[in-house]
Amino acid sequence: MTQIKNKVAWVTGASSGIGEALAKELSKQGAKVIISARREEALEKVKASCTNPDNVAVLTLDLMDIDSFESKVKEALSFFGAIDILYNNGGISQRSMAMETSLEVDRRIMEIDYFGTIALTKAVLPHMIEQQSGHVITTSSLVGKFGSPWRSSYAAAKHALHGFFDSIRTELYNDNIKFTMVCPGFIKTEISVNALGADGKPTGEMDNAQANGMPASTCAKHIVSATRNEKLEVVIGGTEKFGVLLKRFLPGVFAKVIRKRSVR
Ligand SMILES: NC(=O)c1ccc[n+]([C@@H]2O[C@H](COP(=O)([O-])OP(=O)(O)OC[C@H]3O[C@@H](n4cnc5c(N)ncnc54)[C@H](O)[C@@H]3O)[C@@H](O)[C@H]2O)c1
Repeated sequence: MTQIKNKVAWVTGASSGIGEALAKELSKQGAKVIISARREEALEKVKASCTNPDNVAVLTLDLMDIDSFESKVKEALSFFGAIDILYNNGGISQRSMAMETSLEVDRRIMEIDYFGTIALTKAVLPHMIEQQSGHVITTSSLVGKFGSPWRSSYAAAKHALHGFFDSIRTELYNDNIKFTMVCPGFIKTEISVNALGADGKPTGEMDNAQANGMPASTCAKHIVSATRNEKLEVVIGGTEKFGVLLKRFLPGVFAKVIRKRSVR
């Protein structure tokens, strides 16, 4: 079991949505929390709303700025002297048809969701290997398990994360490093509002599926529980999560269902 109390947890994408809820839940459960995203002001608000703000440190981080990661890790270590748990949660979604989306937008999604995530992990892992313990939890998505309309590059980036983390888990088993993949369905956050359209700009639209999705605070509780129980993978959401089983056991039926999906 991974203990949460008194552990140092670093959460990316902590300025809103699932990451914000995770920071609050971890603080409530007694962790020391480092919260990262690009906007300092938003992070300060999250810190102030945590159970124990004195044990929350703000560290701005842009997942596109891979060159900054080495110094960001040093800064993260300076707050509480360790990084026990890394929550790779920051990310951006997509709402555009593949054929209308420029390669530049495809690459940007891949840079943030895939390369940013694995580069930060690689920057943190030497410290975890040295302390011979650590836990890396990565927020993938249901579309890390199957493709869906309007999300081709997002689904590709999330699928790629599974390949990377399933592989590195085998390599670092003897160093006592755990890896958990989190696959949420529809969670009530601003993800669709911030999602990139074909022109590379945020859509600014709240999808119905998101608006009626699981509260981020409930999702955060599931993620912390999966951390504690060292799950390899956890699927979180409403009925949409059964898509994973349908794809696995009845792939032909799944293919028919998913292509008729009308909601963005
Ligand atoms: N909400 C859902 O339905 C849902 C479903 C599946 C997966 N997810 C995943 O959950 C994670 C959190 O998303 P959310 O739903 O809370 O949405 P959100 O838009 O509220 O949060 C995304 C977070 O990532 C940060 N971020 C985006 N680009 C960044 C960059 N370049 N550098 C640093 N930080 C950056 C944002 O600032 C924000 O803090 C994402 O990885 C997303 O793909 C969300």
